Amino acid sequence: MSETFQVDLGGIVDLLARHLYSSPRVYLRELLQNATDAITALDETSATSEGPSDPARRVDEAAGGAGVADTEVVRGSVTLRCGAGGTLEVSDSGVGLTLAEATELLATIGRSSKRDLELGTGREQFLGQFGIGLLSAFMVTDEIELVSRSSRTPDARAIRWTGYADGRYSLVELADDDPRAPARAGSTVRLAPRRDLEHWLEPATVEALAVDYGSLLPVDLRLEVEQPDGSVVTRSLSETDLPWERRYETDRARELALREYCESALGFAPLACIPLDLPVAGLSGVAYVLPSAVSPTTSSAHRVYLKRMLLGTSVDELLPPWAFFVRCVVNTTAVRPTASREGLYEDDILLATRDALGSTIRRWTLDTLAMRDAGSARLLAVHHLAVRALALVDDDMLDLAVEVLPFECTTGQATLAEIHERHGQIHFTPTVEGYRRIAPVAHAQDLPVVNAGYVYDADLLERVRVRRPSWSVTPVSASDVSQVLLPLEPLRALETTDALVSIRGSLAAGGCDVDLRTFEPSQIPSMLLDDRDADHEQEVSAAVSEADDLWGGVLGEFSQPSHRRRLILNDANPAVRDVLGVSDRAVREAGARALYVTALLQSGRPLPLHETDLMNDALSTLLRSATAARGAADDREGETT
Ligand SMILES: Nc1ncnc2c1ncn2[C@@H]1O[C@H](COP(=O)(O)OP(=O)(O)OP(=O)(O)O)[C@@H](O)[C@H]1O
Repeated sequence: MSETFQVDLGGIVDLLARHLYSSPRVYLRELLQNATDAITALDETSATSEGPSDPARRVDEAAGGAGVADTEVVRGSVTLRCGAGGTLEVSDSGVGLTLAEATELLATIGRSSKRDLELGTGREQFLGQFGIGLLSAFMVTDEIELVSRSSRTPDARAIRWTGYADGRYSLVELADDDPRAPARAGSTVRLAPRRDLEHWLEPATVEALAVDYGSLLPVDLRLEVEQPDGSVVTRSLSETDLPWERRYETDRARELALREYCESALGFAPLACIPLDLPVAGLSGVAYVLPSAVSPTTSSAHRVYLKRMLLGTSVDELLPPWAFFVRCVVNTTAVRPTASREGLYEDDILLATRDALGSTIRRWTLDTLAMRDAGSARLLAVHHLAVRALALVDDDMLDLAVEVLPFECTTGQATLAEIHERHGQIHFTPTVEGYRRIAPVAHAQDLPVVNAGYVYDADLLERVRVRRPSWSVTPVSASDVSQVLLPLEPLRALETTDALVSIRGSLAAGGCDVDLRTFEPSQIPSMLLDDRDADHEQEVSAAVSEADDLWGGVLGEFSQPSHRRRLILNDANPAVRDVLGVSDRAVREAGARALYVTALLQSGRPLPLHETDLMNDALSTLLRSATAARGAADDREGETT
């Protein structure tokens, strides 16, 4: 036998009203949305006899692009009235509700008049669909009152529904002479503020929220504020058209207006404006290029209007991930919001919209970069990371990036195309540390090596290698550069043999082999050849020696040293020659340890405990030897005087 779930209404109301939305501010959005939908429903009713109509268009036509003025064309109005006692009334001239409709719609959480479950229709015209939005008012009040008179059934009596935050409600018909019954068709929602939340219903807050969420709605939106003396101040909050859909005298005037809008709505002066127009997706707007670089991981906060109502100012997921260098303002009729209306529902429509927007921004970026003018240089200087990100997923952008993207190279900054043309091949290091290690030597030898250690670069070079099979694009490590390290003259090799053996002995225990070569530039005393495995093993052995018995045993399993670091000492360097020439073995080995630690530091590796000890030992030995030498010299001086 199956049973029906029991529902804790108070809990459900609390969950939906207080935990679905990120801020109480959305209560006004939901009320504006219900009022607009009620006007749309009225419009739909009359359209059945008159033919289809677009409420947004009707308002624009009615306003004539010159502000919302009184007009003979019938259209809906929504009035927000802030009462002197801190209350708020939201009245609409919409379709209204009969007792039967209110019983069905307002008494059942999740029931909505705006979707036909069987036919799957309704969503296109209306903003709401989930049947929970009204509950958001419980974020600012404990009691919602709705009085309504139906326009579809003019003979029906007005109704009064009151909902309470604990899940109760009452619903009554109002007598025609009841002063609370609305005179005309439509609905009024009344809220009294919850204690300590009065500010959400104050005139200044209501005005700011209404302008933000509703100024572009296709209704005549007004704010009425009751003054202490009983008079009422009225203000129109409606704007007639979307800034990017206005007609402008010239392209320049349009550009300036769109920039100005960006500064006021998004708070920055854009580098450029990219028009967005996807009639099939019912989307129009502007993508603004950010004036400074941002990290690819920054979440993209777009300002999204759904059927001219502001959904949110931080809507993510509208664009492909590589388009992190723009912020959009769009109005759309097609994409679906999530139930909280703070994000977009990830469905086929959103996927198609994202693809289409991505290709508009991609086309603009390709065209702008191809111009090779001041604008493209600016775009590249600020947003080269985005260009790199796009080149990873787009062949056309990859081809362009090869021509225009500058890379750090040991022979100077250049594009990949320039490097290939000059040298016939492209060598690169996949890490910044690797580059730092070999750059001085490669530079002195005039070997072109590209630093591909920054975000996306190694993958980008890999893509270039695959896309241009005739090009030689190869990763290099310090050991590849060792070809330029020359062996010593036989006589010098003989001379240094003993010193080298003792130095090798002193560094062998630390997992480092030592070689003596000569290379340019002579200012570089030594080089540590890159061997990732050796580095890893070095870290493990350090951990083993520092760990307690249990962990030392476990880690020790992984450290069977077979890979070793190679320290190449440069015989052309005066300090190295000094160390090799010292007759005192302890001092020589201390000098070698100091050279090793310096090479480690130069290669950007962290200095583990073992190496720090080496450095300290070396310093003490050198200091002791210097003091002893000084003492001996003083003694000799004393004997002669
Ligand atoms: N001002 C109004 N005029 C007429 N009917 C209304 C009004 N406000 C609410 N309703 C009715 O109450 C129902 C429930 O409203 P509610 O805001 O909870 O959900 P919704 O708007 O349908 O969907 P969503 O949760 O997506 O906002 C609506 O579908 C509508 O039929």
